[in-house]
Formats: sequence, structure tokens, C-alpha cells
Amino acid sequence: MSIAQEPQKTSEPKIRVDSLVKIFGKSPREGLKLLREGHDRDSILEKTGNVVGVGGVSFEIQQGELFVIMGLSGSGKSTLIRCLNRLIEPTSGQVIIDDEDIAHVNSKRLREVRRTKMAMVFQKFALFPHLTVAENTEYGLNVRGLNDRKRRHKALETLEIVGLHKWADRYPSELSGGMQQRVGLARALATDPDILLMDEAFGALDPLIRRDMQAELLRLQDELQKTVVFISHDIHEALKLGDRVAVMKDGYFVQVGTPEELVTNPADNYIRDFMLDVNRAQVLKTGSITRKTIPFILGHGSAQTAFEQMQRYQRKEMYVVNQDNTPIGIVTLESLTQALKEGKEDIKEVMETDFPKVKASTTIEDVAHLCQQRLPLAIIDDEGDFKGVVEHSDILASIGRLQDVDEESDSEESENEPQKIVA
Ligand SMILES: Nc1ncnc2c1ncn2[C@@H]1O[C@H](COP(=O)(O)OP(=O)(O)OP(=O)(O)O)[C@@H](O)[C@H]1O
Repeated sequence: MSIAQEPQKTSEPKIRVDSLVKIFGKSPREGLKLLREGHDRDSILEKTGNVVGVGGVSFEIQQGELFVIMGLSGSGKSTLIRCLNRLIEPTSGQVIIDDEDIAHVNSKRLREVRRTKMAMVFQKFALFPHLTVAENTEYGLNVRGLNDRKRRHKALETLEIVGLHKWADRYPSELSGGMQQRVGLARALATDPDILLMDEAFGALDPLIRRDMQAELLRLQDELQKTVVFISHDIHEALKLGDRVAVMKDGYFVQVGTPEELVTNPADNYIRDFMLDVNRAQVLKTGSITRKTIPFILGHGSAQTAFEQMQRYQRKEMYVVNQDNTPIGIVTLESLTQALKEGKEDIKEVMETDFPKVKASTTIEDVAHLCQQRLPLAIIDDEGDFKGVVEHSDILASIGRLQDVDEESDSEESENEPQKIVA
């Protein structure tokens, strides 16, 4: 993932869903007609006995994006994700994957797409009890016509990715819930799908194991950059995992945005109510409070030049970057003054090389403990490029602001206890 957890931008989205509708019941066409005439879910149910599972949603997902669909029970999440691979047949609308409308391909082509492009991970791990971990993992490869040796090799390789290669010859019953879900994930990954569909994949796990699996998914995603559609009914999980999150209610999307957008700019009271319970410091990124500052570029002058630059910008500290914009040290006005008195001209002799460095995508909560540091934090992007600094006062001020926001929203809109922002 890139700095602000933004999806990689490509010209064409990996998945484009257009006006997708799913109506359950005996006469979905009749339901669809009423839906198009503007009748709501309740009225369609009353008039026709049909249930609107998904009432018409459109969205795009970029290659490499982790897109979470979050909503309460019955909001239509499972129906929607199953329409993407047609485990549930959509009533109308398009599901375009790589320029091909999956909602309208014939069954032969659909089987091919399912086999080669997407894999699904379920909440109940759906492992075969009589097959070993490796056999379960290679299950999806059987239909690909690979020979036994190649299948086994691929299974072991994938189990290694999820940290389970030593368990290859054990049976599912010998594994904990978290490990079984890793096998479920390995089975999905073994086929090298472009798209992972994860339906409440961590919903059956204990909270601690669930947290581990969330971290594991983010780690894998960093490495593999799949396009992931992840269903969750847990707003915390959604905000933690999603590059973007769609909040679903009664078969529709209420808001789609980055976690930061949802937290700072909720579309309506429904979304705002979800956010009341959210620790904003866990969502907002250090990048959002970074001060852009001009660093000193190594090779562009002496200690005297750096001193003059600091005076000009009235700075007490300044980061030094090398030619490719990687921070490599920091100088303080004090150390420079002293060095110049001693006649030192080489900035490398003056700079401190032990300094706090943090990625812009790190949450404010995760840097809160660095408030005690003497030096400002150097903020870098995922490529290691210098982006600016965060002062300790910026962290404290942002936490203060977050607390203010929380207290305001609590007093205005709910009687919940004011929440603690930073542990
Ligand atoms: N096979 C079906 N026949 C009739 N109605 C259905 C069917 N499947 C789902 N529904 C209805 O469609 C609506 C959306 O259900 P869906 O399972 O997609 O919601 P969900 O958000 O995934 O809920 P949960 O988190 O409880 O799984 C619900 O009103 C549900 O009762």
C-alpha cells in the first residue's frame, strides 16, 4: 500500500460494478420493476413478497486495492460479494472484471474465470477434514491439470507464505481456528488469483487471533498486492484493513471512502453513529499532520551553508537527505554553531544519524509514544523518501484535537462515555 493507503491508480479499474441488483423471491422481475419505479425495500416486500438483497450499487475497485464492504446483519454484504463471482445470480446490472462482464458470460467462461481470476475465503474455513493441510491447500489446483509434484510444490510454497509449511502433513482437526483460517487463505492464494473475495473471513475467530489474522492479511497484501473485497460487520476491522470502506445499509451503499474520510467526514448520522465508537488516533495517519520542510541535501554545501539555511527558515533542527531524498541524519542549530566554532565544514561530521523515522502511513496512535523523543520525527513515504517532519507538539495537539472532537460528538449526539483516545 502507498502512503495514505490509497489504491494504486491504474487507468482501468480491476472490478467495476454497475447498478447491481439482487432480488430474492418468486418474481424478481416484478420486484425489479417496482424498484425502478422508486418503491423501497419494505414496499416491494409487502406488494410482491420479494426481498431486495442488493438494491442497485455501483462502484469501482482498483488493482491492488483492499476494499471493505461493511454493514450490519442483513444489509446485503454477502449477497453482493456472491454476485461478484455469481455464487448468487444478480437480477440485473454488470460486474466488469478486466473489461469482461462476468454477470453475462456463459457458464463455461464463468467456471474459467472463477478458476483463474478469483478465489473466495469463507468465514467457516470450509476445510476437508479427511485431507491434510497440504492436500486442502492444493485442492483448488486439481482442476488446473497440474501433476502431483507440481501441486505439492505449489501448496508448500503457499503454506510458507502464510507460515504453515511445517504443518503441511497434519489434519485440520490438529490446528487452531486461526491456523485453519490460514489454510483457507493459503488454499485461495495457491491458485494465484488476481482477486480475493473474503466473506467475514475472520468473523469466527477469537479477538486476539482475529487481530493476528488482520495483521497477517495486511502483511500479505503489502507483498502480494491482490485486489481484495473483504466483507465485515465490524467497523473497527473495516477501518483497520480497508484502503477504502463502503458502508452498506438495506441493500445500498451509504458512503464509500478511505477510513480517514469516513472518520473526518461522515456522510450522515448513520455513518456518524458508527464513528462514535472509533478511536480516531488509530485511523488518522501521521502523514495528515506532517509539516513539509526543506531538508539539507548532502553535497549541496557545507556546514556553513546548512547553518545559513536554518537561520533563513528560522529552524532549530534540519534533516539531511542524500541525493535520492532519503533522510540520513539531522543537524541542530546548537550542534552546527559548535561545529563551526571548531572549524568543521563537513556536514557528515556534524549530523546525528540516530533519529526517529516514521512512515507517513503510520497511525497517530502508533507514534504517540515517540512524543518523548528529543528530535522531531522524520516522515518518509513507502519508498523511503523524506516527506517532512512531525514535532512532538503536533502529535500532542492532534491527540488533543481528536479528544475535543470526540467529546463534542459525545455531548451532542450520544450519551456514551467519552472515549479514551490513546492508550
Ligand atoms: N436466499 C435468500 N432468499 C431470500 N432472501 C435472502 C436470501 N439470501 C439473503 N436474503 C435476504 O437478503 C438480505 C441481505 O442478506 P445478506 O445475507 O446479503 O446480508 P448480510 O449483510 O450479508 O448479513 P449477515 O452479516 O447476517 O450475513 C436480507 O434481508 C436477507 O434476509
